[in-house]
Amino acid sequence: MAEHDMPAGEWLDQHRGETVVVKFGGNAMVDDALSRAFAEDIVALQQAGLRPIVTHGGGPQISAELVARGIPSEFRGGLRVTSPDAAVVVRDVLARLGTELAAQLRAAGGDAIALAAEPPSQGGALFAGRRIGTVVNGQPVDLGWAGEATTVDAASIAAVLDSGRIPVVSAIGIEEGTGDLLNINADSAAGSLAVAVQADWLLLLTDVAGLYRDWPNRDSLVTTIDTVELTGLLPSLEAGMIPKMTACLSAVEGGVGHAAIVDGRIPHTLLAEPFGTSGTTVTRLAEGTAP
Ligand SMILES: Nc1ncnc2c1ncn2[C@@H]1O[C@H](COP(=O)(O)OP(=O)(O)O)[C@@H](O)[C@H]1O
Ligand SMILES: CC(=O)N[C@@H](CCC(=O)OP(=O)(O)O)C(=O)O
Repeated sequence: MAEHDMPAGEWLDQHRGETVVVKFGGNAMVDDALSRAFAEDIVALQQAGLRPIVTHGGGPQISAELVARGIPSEFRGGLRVTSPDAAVVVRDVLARLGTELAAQLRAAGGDAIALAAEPPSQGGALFAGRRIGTVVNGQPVDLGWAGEATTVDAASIAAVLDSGRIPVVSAIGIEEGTGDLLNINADSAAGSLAVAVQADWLLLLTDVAGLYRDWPNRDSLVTTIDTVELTGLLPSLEAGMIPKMTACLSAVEGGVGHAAIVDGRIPHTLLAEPFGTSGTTVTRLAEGTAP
């Protein structure tokens, strides 16, 4: 039987024990009903025997707080140019959102725990990383204290999973060498985390139906794309889709079973089987297959 023809429940049953990294985007998080449905779905996945790890963003909430505190910031190439003052705001807003999300998961019946920059068990950072720049229109751009993860404390996350709890991970990092706060894009952090735990699935929930090849042409939605084609398409992508698709690409190349962008505006989208049905799935090109 094809995977999509299976009766509801049977598909999930066949995927018991699999680790699913789910990233909840800041844009989808602003809707209470969607947040509640998201929490219910995560708990349902755990009850079905899967191992969900929740990561979250908070871009709109961070922007609002920066404006309120009069701290300037802008996005370049989909990433926030981050001053040390802005990084403190990023840490505080993400910590608040992670705590709220964990509370929402507990209200839905799950035993969730929010993990912030420094898990007390380790006295260290969940994400250690380095600062990165980007290139916009051929010009190098300094992003300040925006960065990427170089190491992820997968052991702390696995310990939470093994204890039957749901880890809720905020994407704040610590810069290697200096110990400075590092603002890691949440999609990028989710991808690094998925590789570190060798997840079976990386699901990035967002506020759009998936990747559009020719954005904003609504007829250009992509349902599946392989890593070779995606590598070719990446330089033409804009804004938030750049870190999202880069994360999917490096996850699949790094050994994650499946990566998908999922339409987080659809209530209970996470229970649509197989995962990724309502969005764009990135597939690994089989070895020896011509592009
Ligand atoms: N090619 C594209 N396909 C889909 N969305 C795109 C594309 N290019 C830019 N976007 C924009 O990216 C947004 C999603 O990224 P982002 O705002 O960072 O979301 P999130 O908060 O979920 O991480 C979409 O709402 C859309 O406006
Ligand atoms: C470097 C960088 O851009 N960091 C992001 C972190 C939050 C995030 O990624 O949130 P979303 O998933 O809601 O976009 C930021 O400062 O907005």
